[in-house]
Amino acid sequence: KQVIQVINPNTSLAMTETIGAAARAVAAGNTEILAVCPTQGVPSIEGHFDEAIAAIGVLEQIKIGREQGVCGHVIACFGDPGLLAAREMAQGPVVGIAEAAMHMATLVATRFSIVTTLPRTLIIARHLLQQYGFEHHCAALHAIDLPVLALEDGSGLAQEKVRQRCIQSIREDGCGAIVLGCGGMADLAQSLTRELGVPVIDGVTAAVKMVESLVALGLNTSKHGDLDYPIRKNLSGQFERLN
Ligand SMILES: NC(=O)NC1=NC(=O)NC1=O
Repeated sequence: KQVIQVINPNTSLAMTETIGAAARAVAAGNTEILAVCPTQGVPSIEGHFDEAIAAIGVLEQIKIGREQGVCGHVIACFGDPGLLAAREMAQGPVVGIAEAAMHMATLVATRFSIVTTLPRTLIIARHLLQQYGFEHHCAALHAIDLPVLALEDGSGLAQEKVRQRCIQSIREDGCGAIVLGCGGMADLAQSLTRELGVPVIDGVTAAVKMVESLVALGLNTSKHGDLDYPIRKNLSGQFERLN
């Protein structure tokens, strides 16, 4: 069996469960999913400050996963926090859920819209579109204006807001697909795709399949150049465990 480590960068166990279940639902027979989250950090990631904090937890989990011999890693937050730093630390492939969902969307539609949580996180998605080269593929970005953890409150309100936003987006944006902009939405993609008749793509499941593909092709993170292992230094204080 090969093990893929799926990291929820926030510290919410409920969301880690949601993410792990979605990953397991699509994992290949020979793939085991190890769903983890940082032991300390931020309960939800809703801005630049949260992302900076979460990135340290991501790096700690990458180190642990590597020591446990996982074949690859998924960063299961739509900001892909710590992605390039994680790639320096990792031997296996590291795929963020935003880049995974965006790549998949471009393979099934010429333009996609993004539906995410709080309006203030829209700029993070915009930055990623630029960084990954998908600006011209994105028709529109929308936020349901609910906090990330509203997806885990059991009321179903956030899920219904996502559904309504997807319907409106398909009607108005001229997009052929929708990208769900939060790890906590991972369990909505398949039912929304069926109901709306349009590809609604979740990054957790997309990233799991992309890591499986990279591993099957023998493609580990390149250690030639800027993603080589970090320069060895004496990390101090709370960062000692990253040595
Ligand atoms: N745009 C987002 O909702 N990003 C996220 N914050 C989290 O805590 N998990 C996400 O996927």
